[in-house]
Amino acid sequence: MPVEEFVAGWISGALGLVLGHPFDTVKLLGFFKGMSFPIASIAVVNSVLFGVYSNALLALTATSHQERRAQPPSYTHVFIAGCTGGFLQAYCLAPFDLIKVRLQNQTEPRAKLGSPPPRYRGPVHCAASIFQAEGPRGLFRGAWALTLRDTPTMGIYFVTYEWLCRQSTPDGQNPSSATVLVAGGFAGLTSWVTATPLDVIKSRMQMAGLKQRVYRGLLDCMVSSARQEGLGVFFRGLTINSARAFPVNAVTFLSYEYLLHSWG
Ligand SMILES: C[N+](C)(C)CCCC[C@H](N)C(=O)O
Repeated sequence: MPVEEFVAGWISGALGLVLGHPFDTVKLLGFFKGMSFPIASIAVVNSVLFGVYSNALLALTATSHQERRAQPPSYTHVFIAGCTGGFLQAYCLAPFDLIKVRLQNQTEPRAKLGSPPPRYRGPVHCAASIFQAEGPRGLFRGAWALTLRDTPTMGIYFVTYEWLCRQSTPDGQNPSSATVLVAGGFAGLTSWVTATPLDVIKSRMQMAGLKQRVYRGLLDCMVSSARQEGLGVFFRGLTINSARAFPVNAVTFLSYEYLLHSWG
């Protein structure tokens, strides 16, 4: 099984993540909180995404990364491989994402005299507290919503990227850096725009039981959020998600392509 894609996915994801972190946190008011933790987790998550995507394409089309410029896979195959990568990465991402959301939501001002200490002292303490209180399943709170968010939208992510690259590149050639940047940026944008409604639901389910009410399930969370706050609730964070998505994914794809290219 080719492993370069896993390694390139890891490094490129980390680069994109550093760039996107301030955007990611501003929507939760806790600027720069929890930076070291996502850096560590992106190693697993982005390498699973890109590694599985590429190996799924290999299984579907019998072409390696190097051969795919000369023999481009169909968009159906790209979509299926993207969904497969999205599905598996969502499960790896679930515990990390839960911890990130819980930590970022701790926005109480620090060390005010007499104020109670924050509930979680850091990522490890957060994971341990959830594990102790709810067992291993507790770490996967919201995982189902995360899987629904990421499976189709990762398909859309890779289809958008491939389509834009092919539009502006002569047949059989590698796309230019400018093309990769723009295609990667738009891939992130379309993927995040379509993912936003389930992103809202996912975060609410991950916070359930702490600040917000407990939901009976995903559907209950959707219906009660819409009833109480109107349909606009599904577009919360759309602007910030889009502003973050473009630069993060432009850098992610550029470094991914660059690394794979330089390893031959
Ligand atoms: C599928 N979904 C839209 C959630 C993510 C798509 C892009 C993933 C990228 N690592 C990022 O953080 O932007």
